Amino acid sequence: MTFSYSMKRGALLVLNSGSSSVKFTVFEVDPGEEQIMPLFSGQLTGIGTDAHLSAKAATGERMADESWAERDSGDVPALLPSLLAWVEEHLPPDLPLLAAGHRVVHGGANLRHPAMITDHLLGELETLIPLAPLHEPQNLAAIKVLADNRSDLPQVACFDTAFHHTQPRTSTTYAIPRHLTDAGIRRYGFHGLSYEYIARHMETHLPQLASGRVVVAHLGNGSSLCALNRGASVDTSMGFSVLEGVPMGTRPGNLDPGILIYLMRKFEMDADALEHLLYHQSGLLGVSGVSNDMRVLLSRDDDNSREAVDLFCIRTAKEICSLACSMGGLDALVFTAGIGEHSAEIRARICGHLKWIGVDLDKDLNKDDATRISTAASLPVHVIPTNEELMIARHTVDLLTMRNAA
Ligand SMILES: Nc1ncnc2c1ncn2[C@@H]1O[C@H](COP(=O)(O)OP(=O)(O)O)[C@@H](O)[C@H]1O
Ligand SMILES: CC(=O)OP(=O)(O)O
Ligand SMILES: [Mg+2]
Repeated sequence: MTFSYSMKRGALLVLNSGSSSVKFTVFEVDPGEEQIMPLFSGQLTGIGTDAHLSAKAATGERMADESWAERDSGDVPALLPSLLAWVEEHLPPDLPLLAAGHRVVHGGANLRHPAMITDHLLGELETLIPLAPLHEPQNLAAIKVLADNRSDLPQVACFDTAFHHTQPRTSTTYAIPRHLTDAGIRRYGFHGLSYEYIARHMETHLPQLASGRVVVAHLGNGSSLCALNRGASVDTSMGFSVLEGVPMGTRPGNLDPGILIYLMRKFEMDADALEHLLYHQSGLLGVSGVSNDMRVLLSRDDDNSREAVDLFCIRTAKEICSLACSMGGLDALVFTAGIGEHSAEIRARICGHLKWIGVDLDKDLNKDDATRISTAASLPVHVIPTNEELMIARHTVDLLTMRNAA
């Protein structure tokens, strides 16, 4: 995969590939004008069961809401060529596809910045698959399909781990023998593109927050929290893998590691069985026995669903306090991602556990589309919608234009 490249006005495809879904956004980019504008976005969901494409223009107009079940032979690589063709069919005629940017969940210990995809880089990323078995194979599969179908297209990998490389060793080190730490068993942290977007957003729009100590709660299907001191990551709740931290849709968050030894001995669970339990059967789904979707759990009044939500809220509140400790205090709290942006009730319940540190939500402000949701006397609490795709687009353009200038 080699290319010679000159960045001009055109379209940029950003892909965020998960195990059963591929989210995408297409941007118009004009490096000369320093302009990156979303054109349309969408997602392929239900891959492997009942694939479905939905997409809408940046103006809000629906572009697709259709079953792709007949094209679905079970995985991301089988569907991506069709998605690429669909994207190209829907580009304005004067905007050719120029490049692709990808969210790659794990960049390991060495990849501290976005990087051009090369065969060498792909080889390095393949060694990280065991560290992120839920995400990394799908991220790499998407890159390979694009390389096979459009070898002329430059591709950039943006890593969820990269933003956390500013952390001190006390945040990244587990209390295990040093030779294991040296072998890469350390805390990496994830959702870095989301935290980076929030940090940049605060710099521009909320400079007072940006210069302080902020905990950002990225609460989605995968959830983590990050301690941002003057815009740099100093600690985060996810560690070696995307399993550590708070309970998530189907992942448990922190567990006593003794449980794993017990499960292996008592229930003869092997690595595959443990992986399935921890990535797919735990978290909100495991506790409720009903769903991994917070909306579903909030609409029910059975004891197990209630307990799943209670556990999510108290564990998230405890994590906020723990991250505040890593910064020696807290100046503001920010909620983002699916649950953080859209569930006023979960925000209220998490903040209800934080009254003793001076958090006081304003009921009238804590609504959908809210920005600051706390009372004037409270420690400031904000909702900032994240935009990982825009962060990837900015990195991709930066990298391609820098390369071009070199
Ligand atoms: N209005 C809402 N109330 C409660 N939870 C919501 C709401 N809207 C979305 N969610 C939650 O957000 C999750 C998706 O968040 P998102 O950040 O898009 O996740 P991911 O990127 O990990 O797929 C859903 O699984 C659902 O639990
Ligand atoms: C890192 C991670 O958990 O990602 P996602 O929220 O997309 O599952
Ligand atoms: Mg996400």
